Amino acid sequence: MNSLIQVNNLSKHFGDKYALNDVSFEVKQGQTVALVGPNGAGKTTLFSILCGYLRPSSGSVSIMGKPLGNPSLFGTLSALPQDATLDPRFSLQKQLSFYARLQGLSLANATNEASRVLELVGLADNHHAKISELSHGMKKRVCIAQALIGEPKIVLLDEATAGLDPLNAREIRHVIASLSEDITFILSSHDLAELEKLCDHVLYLNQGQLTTHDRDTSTGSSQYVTLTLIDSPRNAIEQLKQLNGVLHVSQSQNKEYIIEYQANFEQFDIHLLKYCHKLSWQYRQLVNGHTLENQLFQKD
Ligand SMILES: Nc1ncnc2c1ncn2[C@@H]1O[C@H](COP(=O)(O)OP(=O)(O)OP(=O)(O)O)[C@@H](O)[C@H]1O
Repeated sequence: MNSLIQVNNLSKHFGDKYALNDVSFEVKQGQTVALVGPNGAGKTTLFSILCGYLRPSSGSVSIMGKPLGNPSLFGTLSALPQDATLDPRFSLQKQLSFYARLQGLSLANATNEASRVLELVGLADNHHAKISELSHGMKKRVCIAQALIGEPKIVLLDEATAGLDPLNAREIRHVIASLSEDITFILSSHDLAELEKLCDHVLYLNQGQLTTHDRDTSTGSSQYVTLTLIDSPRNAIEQLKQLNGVLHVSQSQNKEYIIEYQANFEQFDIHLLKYCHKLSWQYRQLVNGHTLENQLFQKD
């Protein structure tokens, strides 16, 4: 996989406060990356540096092998800030063609580009609607459409589904997933379940410092599944340990179990679900590997 973003020893301080402290990571083409961290961790600062809104105090960032600010990177990376707003007086088409023209497109090309990105986010039928007539979820989709203008290679989305109802959030996830073969997304969100569905690589920032995780948690001889049950059966851990192929079981939360099993065990998930059925246990969820929440917060 080609390297798209290379960040080396990046720091940013405001006075004596370090928002980012010696952060290094790489993003490869085709990855969908989650940027996670508590409030004040430095996520917006990192996005702002990647976009060129802020200059780093020290360290380096290169995008597709070029340093930040290199003219050849124009149009390569786009970002949807958390608090992005649209002009309520404009139609979708007019607003988006305006942004496309700001990227240097001719009037005709800008009009076509606005139609293209509206189609991508499922709003082609609404192109004459005014922004003020849209629901919150539709506005969010227009903002994502805006970030797609000019076919950027990398798109940073800050809290793309915050405040949306589950159906609208699902539609936005669908849009992101459907585009992620061609575009490398970096998604910042507090919704770990959402990132779990979309991302294969996690950047976890805490007080300006970074740890990275790959979502593939196999360790060679063993693999993991996380089983969430509807009830809490008595002696669940002991019973799970008796299942053929199981190496270790721990309880991560009430009703949630992390099961380590032999990597060469074929279709272990089906084997496990049959076992649950035999014991009359109802399951809520089965996730291959650790859940993202456990990867980030489980000290085990
Ligand atoms: N312009 C600024 N001047 C001074 N301090 C700042 C500035 N911007 C950010 N900070 C500080 O840097 C730290 C990181 O802030 P940042 O906004 O990057 O965090 P965040 O992870 O995006 O938080 P949230 O999840 O709440 O949006 C915070 O302590 C913040 O107060």
